[in-house]
This record gives sequence, structure tokens and C-alpha cells, in this order.
Amino acid sequence: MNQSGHIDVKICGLTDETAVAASLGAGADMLGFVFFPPSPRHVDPARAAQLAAPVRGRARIVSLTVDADDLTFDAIFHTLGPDILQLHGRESPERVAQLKTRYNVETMKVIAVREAADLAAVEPYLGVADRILFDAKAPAAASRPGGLGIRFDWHLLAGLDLPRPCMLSGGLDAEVVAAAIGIARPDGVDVSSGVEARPGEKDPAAIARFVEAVRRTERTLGAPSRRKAS
Ligand SMILES: O=C(O)c1ccccc1NCC(=O)[C@H](O)[C@H](O)COP(=O)(O)O
Repeated sequence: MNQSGHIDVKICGLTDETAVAASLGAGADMLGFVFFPPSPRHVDPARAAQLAAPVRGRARIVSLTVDADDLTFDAIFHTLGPDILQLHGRESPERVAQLKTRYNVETMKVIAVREAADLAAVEPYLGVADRILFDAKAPAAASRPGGLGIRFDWHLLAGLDLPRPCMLSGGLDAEVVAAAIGIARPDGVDVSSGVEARPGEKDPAAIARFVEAVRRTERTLGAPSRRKAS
């Protein structure tokens, strides 16, 4: 949450106009497009650009890739022009820095978490990535490294001096997001599976419920700058 109490909401893996409209209508801050062919949410850059046309200026456009090569990024930038690169693979700090310079764009590095020891992976990205996203670590046999609806123990982040800004994801939905925010205290939350009817098919009503649950949580927690010191 920022100083005014706002929590960024990112809806990820959009594949159709109805879900884009639902996300914008609900007041999402970031909309994510997945460029990873094995994913049920994969879109090509031309389709993403069509879907993102109404997004520009209303929410931030996020490109999600997994260890993508320069040709893929060139196509994404040439066609879509994202605001943020979500790097969901094993991109090194050097690669993150290189992409930031090459495209003059904000970067968000994903740190996959299952146990406390996984949090050490953040350190090399401090001062390199603009934003950290803590997501649940996928099982070794999974077909993709995220977007699986898997949770990790949010208490692993509780009370830590987290890198700011940071986001939280992994198995969030409208029912659990308030608890997740209350424990981990991220600056934003990210959801895909939890607002879907089935993998790759977003549910507009679930998107609305999720964003409303986050806004309700913001009101409950209040702005840090206005909280009384105890
Ligand atoms: O969505 C995918 O299919 C995907 C593929 C490869 C890497 C990441 C992927 N998704 C990540 C996300 O959608 C979110 O950033 C986040 O992990 C939330 O996922 P979920 O647990 O499904 O809410």
C-alpha cells in the first residue's frame, strides 16, 4: 500500500474484450498479457495490442514473459508498447537491467516462494528491478511457472522489511485477498486463476468482486500516513 492507502490491483492473463472491460470498469490498476505459448492465456503481440487499446491511459499495460529472447521483446514493444515488463522466468539481474535500458521501461521481477529460504533470491534484484512480485513457486512438474492458482504461506513475508514497491500473487481470490494483504502488507496484488471460470476464461463478476474486496480492505486498513502511532 502506498502512503495514501492505495493498493495496486493487477488482473493478469486477459484474452478477451469482455474481461478487459470488466477489469477497467472495476478500477484495476494494471492489466497483464501473457506471452508464453504453453499457457492457456497466451496471446500474440497483435492480439494483445487490440485488447490493450482501451487500456492505455486508464491502467498500466503489463507484458508477462518467461525467459523471452530479444526478438520476442522487440515484437512486444513494436506492437504493444507495454508500461511494465513482468519477468516470470530465470532472468538474471543483468538481463533485467539490460531490458530496462534497452526499452526504457519499468521492470517487475518475480520471486518464486515456497519456503523462507526462497526469499534470499530477492537480494540481487534490489536496486535493479523497479518492483518485486512475490508469487507461489510452481511444482517442478508444472507446465508453466505461474498462473496456477497455488498459494504460499503469506506469513513468510509478515513483518519483513520488504522491497518497495512489491506485489503479492499466487492463488488469490475475492475471499482470501483481505487476509493476504493483512498478513503480507504488499503494495499491490495480482490475480489470474482466482477470477476465472476456467483456465484462460476470465469471469467478469469475479473480477469485480476481487477489485471490490481489495478496495474494501484499503478502507479498513486506512492510509499509513493517517494511522495513529500506538
Ligand atoms: O498465467 C499464466 O499462464 C502464466 C504462465 C507463465 C508464467 C506466469 C503465468 N501467470 C502468472 C500470473 O498470472 C500472475 O502473475 C500470478 O502468478 C497469479 O497467478 P494465479 O495464482 O493464477 O492467480
